Amino acid sequence: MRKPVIAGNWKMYKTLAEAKDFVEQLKEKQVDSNKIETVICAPALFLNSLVQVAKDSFISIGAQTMHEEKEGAFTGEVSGNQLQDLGVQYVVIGHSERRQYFNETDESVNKKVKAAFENNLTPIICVGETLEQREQNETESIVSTQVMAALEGLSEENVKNSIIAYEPIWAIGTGKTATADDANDVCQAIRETVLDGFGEEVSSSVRIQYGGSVKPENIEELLSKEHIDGALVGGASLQVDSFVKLLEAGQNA
Ligand SMILES: O=C(CO)COP(=O)(O)O
Repeated sequence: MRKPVIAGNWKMYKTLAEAKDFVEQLKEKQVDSNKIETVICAPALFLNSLVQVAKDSFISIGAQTMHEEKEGAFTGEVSGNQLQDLGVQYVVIGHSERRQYFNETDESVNKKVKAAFENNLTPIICVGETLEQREQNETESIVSTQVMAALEGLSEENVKNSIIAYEPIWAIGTGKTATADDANDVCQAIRETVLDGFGEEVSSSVRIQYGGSVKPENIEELLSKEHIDGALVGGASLQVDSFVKLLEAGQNA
């Protein structure tokens, strides 16, 4: 049985005071960490404070990206070593916005995933197709290629402990969601890709999230599908009320 994981990706939203207030409020809610894993991926600036606020609660803190090197002359970057040192536990890698605006490639994603594991961080590896690619019926081949590239050279144990987020680019922040069946089909294709590369035990353990306009109204149906083990959520993770509704749906899935 795979435990669902709901991760909020706050992107470049909130001030520090708002971020702390959110986590203070969230931690008072009744959420059973045996049934659901809860992650907040916040701007790097807030991570130190949020780790403190979330201490001894069901909430884990994640970063939204990291550099693959441990240290060095990389102005403006943050390393996995630095994240681990703060008590950060997860890191989003290869989000489509990073691929689109910050030149991340399948190759750099692979390096970052390896660096994440070297620093005891759980990577949330993002893959997904553009609308054009979907219209050309290329979704499964694009996504499988991204998955294999991201996982290349990883041990079975590390692949098992990875989280893969399927986020169709056309569904991000647009209000358009893939139908639950379509999302499930692509998540199944991802699991089959992992099966081919790493075998049955790994593929049945790895968790695969859906992301792209997830909200309280559609989460239950998405999570009812066999291959969808959680959600990576932008807009609906910014308000405590809507985020809690997602967690409740996850607990009951
Ligand atoms: O990019 C996303 C999460 O990483 C999805 O964002 P939205 O939930 O706002 O569509």
